[in-house]
Amino acid sequence: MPFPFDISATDGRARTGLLRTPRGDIRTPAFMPVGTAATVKALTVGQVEQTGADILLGNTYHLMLRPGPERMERLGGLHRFMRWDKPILTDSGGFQVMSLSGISKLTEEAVTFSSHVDGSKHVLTPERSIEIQADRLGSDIVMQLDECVAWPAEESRAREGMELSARWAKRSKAAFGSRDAQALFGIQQGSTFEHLRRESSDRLQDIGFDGYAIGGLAVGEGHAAMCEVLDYAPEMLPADRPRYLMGVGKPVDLVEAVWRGVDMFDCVLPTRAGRHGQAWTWAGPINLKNARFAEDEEPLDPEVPCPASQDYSKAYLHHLVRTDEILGKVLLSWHNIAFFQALTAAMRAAIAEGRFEQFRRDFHARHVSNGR
Ligand SMILES: CC1(C)O[C@H]2[C@@H](O1)[C@@]1(COC(C)(C)O1)O[C@@H]2CNc1nc2cc3nc(N)[nH]c(=O)c3cc2[nH]1
Repeated sequence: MPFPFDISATDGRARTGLLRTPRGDIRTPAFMPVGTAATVKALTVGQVEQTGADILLGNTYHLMLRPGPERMERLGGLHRFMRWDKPILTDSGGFQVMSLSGISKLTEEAVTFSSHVDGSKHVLTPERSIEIQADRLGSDIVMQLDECVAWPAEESRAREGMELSARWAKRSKAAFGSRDAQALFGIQQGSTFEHLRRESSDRLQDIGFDGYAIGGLAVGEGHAAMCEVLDYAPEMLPADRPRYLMGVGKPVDLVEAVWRGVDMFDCVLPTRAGRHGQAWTWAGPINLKNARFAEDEEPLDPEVPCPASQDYSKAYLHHLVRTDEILGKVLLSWHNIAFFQALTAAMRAAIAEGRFEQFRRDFHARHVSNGR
């Protein structure tokens, strides 16, 4: 029985709802902070919970290398290991292998690769990825193993990757079997070719999944090209199941994707950029390293409910960034995750009240064109 997904309101193509899981409800549109190696970098799970996040993302690739699947199981699984008792979605590993590990080989059977940590050899099959995610890590939402084709792709190459991913979707579903307390999502591929994405969506629906991800994007194609794909890709997927856009993105990416029917997101940007001094605010992105903040005693963003934005001045944050202090990384990561949660909460309210079009216009006027 798939997790109930109750859509409480729609506004144009945008939806807001609740994905109900045994470990807790996920309010959608939802942003999942990335907890790659069993930690959302620089934050405690208590701080992450304070931001309003309902679900975290973990990575099979990193966790299978360290601490390893069998050790993680002996330690009680990922939730217990990191003391996060709410839902966790895990990515299946293929994308990270291709983007992070040095040597890798892709065949019909598996992806084999050398660890970027110590060069040790590893094999990931659809079956092994499901076993790691569902049985060793104990993930609530499991992703199929797929192939994310690099952008730009020739149509023939995009077709190959889409068809392999569809065959691996079938193997992933067979390995997952039927489970009540966990969900399995399929991943749509097809690069920037509409007919390939249509074929991918049809093949995934024939197999049947609890949710559907849009893969193959946020791989360098840029905002405009991504939106062109999102003009058709989300609505090729079942309207009554969650739609998850993988690896996205900047605040404006989230607004434009929600406008086109996407429900779930994840991205390293809030924490990664936060560690480098970049903060997102309702008035646009700023970098605290900039000299203009050296004596700016105003808070970062009074509308974002978190200590970094409320209790400190921009001058202090500027100082912490300039001196590369750990506290600067903590406060800006905390602020950025809190901002992404405030953004998704504002979008949920706007959709529920039927004013998302106005919200989108105001956001562009205030956040995008301003771009301080
Ligand atoms: C390589 C690394 C760490 O992953 C992040 C980050 O850099 C970076 C570099 O530029 C930004 C955009 C900021 O994000 O791109 C990655 C985020 N984009 C993305 N994540 C994805 C994950 C995926 N997982 C699966 N299973 N299948 C996919 O098709 C897939 C596609 C994806 N696209």
